[in-house]
Amino acid sequence: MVIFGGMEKMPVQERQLVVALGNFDGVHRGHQQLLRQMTAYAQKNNALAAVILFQPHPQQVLNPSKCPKLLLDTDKKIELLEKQGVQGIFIVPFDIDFASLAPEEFIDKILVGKLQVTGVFVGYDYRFGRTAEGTPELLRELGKQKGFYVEVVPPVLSMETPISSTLVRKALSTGDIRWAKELLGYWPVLRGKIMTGDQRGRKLGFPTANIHVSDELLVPQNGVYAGEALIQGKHYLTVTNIGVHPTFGSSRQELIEAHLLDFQGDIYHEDIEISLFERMRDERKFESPDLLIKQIRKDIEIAIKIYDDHENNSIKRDVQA
Ligand SMILES: Cc1cc2nc3c(=O)[nH]c(=O)nc-3n(C[C@H](O)[C@H](O)[C@H](O)COP(=O)(O)O)c2cc1C
Ligand SMILES: Nc1ncnc2c1ncn2[C@@H]1O[C@H](COP(=O)(O)OP(=O)(O)OP(=O)(O)O)[C@@H](O)[C@H]1O
Repeated sequence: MVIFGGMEKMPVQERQLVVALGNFDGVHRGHQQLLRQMTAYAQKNNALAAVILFQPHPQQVLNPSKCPKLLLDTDKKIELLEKQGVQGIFIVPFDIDFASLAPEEFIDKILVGKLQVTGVFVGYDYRFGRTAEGTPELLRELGKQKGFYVEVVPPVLSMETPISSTLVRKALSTGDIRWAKELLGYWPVLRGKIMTGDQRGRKLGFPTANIHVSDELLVPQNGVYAGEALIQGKHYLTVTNIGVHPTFGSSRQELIEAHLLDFQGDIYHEDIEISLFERMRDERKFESPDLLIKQIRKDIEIAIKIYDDHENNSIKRDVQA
């Protein structure tokens, strides 16, 4: 994978360049179809298959109060794009000047002038340029004029509705992990750093890793989740509570706490990635810590069952490897 910090000319100009345009937040099944078509075309034409990402998210510049919480941080997005066969990424700083380019200017100055693209792939609903005036049809027309290939990918549907990042956000915000998985094609992930907590979990008999997730990222609906954590390259079956632990007087801020099964050790300040498999229940206020402890034991039993049902879970894979 080659990452280009901006729109500089390609270092190896003899290689043709094919690009896919969009935000690709989530790298969901719609994105994956678009990328499959793009990488197949690039391979056939011995071209570099690349994606142009705008940073920060355009809505953060144009309409900060309406900017959605993101599904993925940039590192994870790059990892998933690479898995789809993307070979290069142009990370383009997005600012007001860039946003004021007319669609024709974006094509002339950037796609043709700087990048000399030979192919451009977009989805059916892609909009670009000043006030989102540019449409796939305009791109097609200008492609013919300027001599680059354009492919517009029809919508990938789930239950007759086009899959979109917005729909994945809705699924996660309502705690519907199975729906999110169906849209994404992989189990939704929560990523962050482990911070110190009140150390109360240890006293309850269930030490928890307190996870700090960037403010930019979407956190699924409060509740108790079954999943698996990836930490220091190893997987652990995990029960995660997202909430304010009302049993101990609600905290002002929402906390994400994960109890890793079969794990002991100091993991403060480590990076953690949790794949969520199912939302098991709401967070509740218990009459006593003992009742909470009983409930967490039950949560773990249910999580083990859910985990065992995953034919190909990562712990089984690790053992076989
Ligand atoms: C699987 C799991 C389920 C939990 N469910 C609840 C709950 O329903 N209500 C609640 O008040 N706290 C719940 N907690 C949060 C515990 O109260 C919390 O982990 C404990 O207070 C430790 O906090 P600390 O890490 O800040 O020390 C849950 C924690 C885990 C790991
Ligand atoms: N379901 C889909 N089927 C085919 N192409 C899609 C689908 N969803 C998005 N695309 C295309 O993938 C590219 C990147 O999508 P982008 O991230 O801009 O949109 P999105 O997933 O619809 O997100 P949002 O919900 O934020 O609009 C765009 O060219 C877009 O048209």
